[in-house]
Amino acid sequence: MQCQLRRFINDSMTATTDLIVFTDLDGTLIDHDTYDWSPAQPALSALKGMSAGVVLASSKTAAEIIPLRQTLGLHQWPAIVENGAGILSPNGAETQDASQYNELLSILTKIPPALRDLFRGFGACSPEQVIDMTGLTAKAAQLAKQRMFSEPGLWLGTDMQKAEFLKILTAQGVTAQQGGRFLSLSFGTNKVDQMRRIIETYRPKHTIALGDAPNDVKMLEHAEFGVVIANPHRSPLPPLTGEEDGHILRTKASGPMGWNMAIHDLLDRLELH
Ligand SMILES: O=C(O)[C@@H](COP(=O)(O)O)O[C@H]1O[C@H](CO)[C@@H](O)[C@H](O)[C@H]1O
Repeated sequence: MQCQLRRFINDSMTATTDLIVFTDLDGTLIDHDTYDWSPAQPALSALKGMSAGVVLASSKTAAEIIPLRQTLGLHQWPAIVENGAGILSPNGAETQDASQYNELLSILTKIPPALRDLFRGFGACSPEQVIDMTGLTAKAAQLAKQRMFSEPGLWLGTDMQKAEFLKILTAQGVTAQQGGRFLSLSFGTNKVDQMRRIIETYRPKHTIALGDAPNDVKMLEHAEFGVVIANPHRSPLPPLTGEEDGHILRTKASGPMGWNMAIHDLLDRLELH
């Protein structure tokens, strides 16, 4: 991890930018159901034209984000993986160490089966089951299973049973975060931890963050402008800190369409067009 961080800092020494956009993926830059991002292309091109940074920040794995970052032409920027547990350096495709993931799975095996069986995690699922739960292609599901730090899964029990499950996990240093679809277990990391580190390194004049789910909230609150992207598949996020002072915006359109409109709106406001 140390070596990875040093490499990230060295690689980013040369890049300077007035604006960095931190963006969640599923339900935000990428459509919740179809995983299509093309409606956001005009705004992505506008950001590229002004050399703004775009940092992908997701609960997705490094294996998933590396090809996506390349396809989007964003490989010159770092990316935040597995809810902030890992970071990909600019242009990097680091092999990350899976020891934290293995430890997490081992903690899960020690939970009483009556509770443990109510959590359907990716690790215990066949590739076919992951495809069913996510709607990903077979290839994409295989990349989503290559986890190093965190375990997403569906909670199948009641809220009370979930509280009991999480209490046992908390005692072992494991925390849970809700993404657009899944409850993700990890050793306490959040996207905002890596966001702070990236801001310290690049020192942009402006920052924008976009997201749709509870695992994005801290990142949205930390940005100069946080954009809550509408997601009709889930209940809206409650009022965020700073919402009353206008630094949090909410889109009407969902996914990449909302993303596109919000970025154009903010580039106008910041007079960065
Ligand atoms: O946690 C979730 O609900 C989703 C979406 O995460 P983000 O909104 O991109 O942080 O991430 C999980 O499911 C995805 C497929 O729907 C997988 O691609 C991810 O690996 C997994 O973490």
